Amino acid sequence: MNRVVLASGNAGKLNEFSQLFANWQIQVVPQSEFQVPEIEETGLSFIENALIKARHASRISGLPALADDSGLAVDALDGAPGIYSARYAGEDVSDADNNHKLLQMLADVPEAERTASFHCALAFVRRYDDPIPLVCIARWCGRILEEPAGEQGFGYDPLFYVESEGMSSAQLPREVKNRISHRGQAVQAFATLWREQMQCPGRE
Ligand SMILES: O=c1nc[nH]c2c1ncn2[C@H]1C[C@H](O)[C@@H](COP(=O)(O)OP(=O)(O)OP(=O)(O)O)O1
Ligand SMILES: [Mg+2]
Repeated sequence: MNRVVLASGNAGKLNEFSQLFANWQIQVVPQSEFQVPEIEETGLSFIENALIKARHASRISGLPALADDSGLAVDALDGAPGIYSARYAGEDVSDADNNHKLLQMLADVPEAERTASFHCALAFVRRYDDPIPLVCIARWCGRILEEPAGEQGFGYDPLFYVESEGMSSAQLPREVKNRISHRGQAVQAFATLWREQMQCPGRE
């Protein structure tokens, strides 16, 4: 089976991707299996950072690579923490630290103004210098709760209220989150591009 390296060190993402790619004809292998070290995310957008991570993992592993750059954009904070979501409370902080900072920043913001969205950029490269990467983006709208709820998922999930389901992202069964989330939607878009690519003669 064709192997693709998954350019992420985030256990929560890896967990979701293992379910999202379960029925694919490719084997998605975490970058840790190739000793790919973390690379600095110097881009100005989710797309740029996803490409940086995918190219880096492909260069080190010698395999095609898929990367996810994602984060939470809060309207009342002009889109923060955005691409800086993982380092919102500082370098090498926990999800709990970031959630705590987010609640502090929104302390005086009423419910109706706590709208936010998760964004996900997926980038796939066949080689580190692939000039025709596949890139998909998706968005998931919600609202920031006043206190955490739920135990599932990772990151900001306990603070992200999903109107359509009437609960936080951390209270959703995994398969429901994977069907409707920013990451789930980006993988669905990627599946369409992938199928189209498969129909072009000469492309793997
Ligand atoms: O479904 C999600 N549910 C909750 N939180 C989420 C989600 N998706 C992204 N997030 C948050 C986590 C982290 O604070 C940031 C991603 O940052 P991002 O740089 O893409 O990932 P990361 O540094 O954790 O791992 P890596 O770069 O190795 O993939 O957004
Ligand atoms: Mg990161």
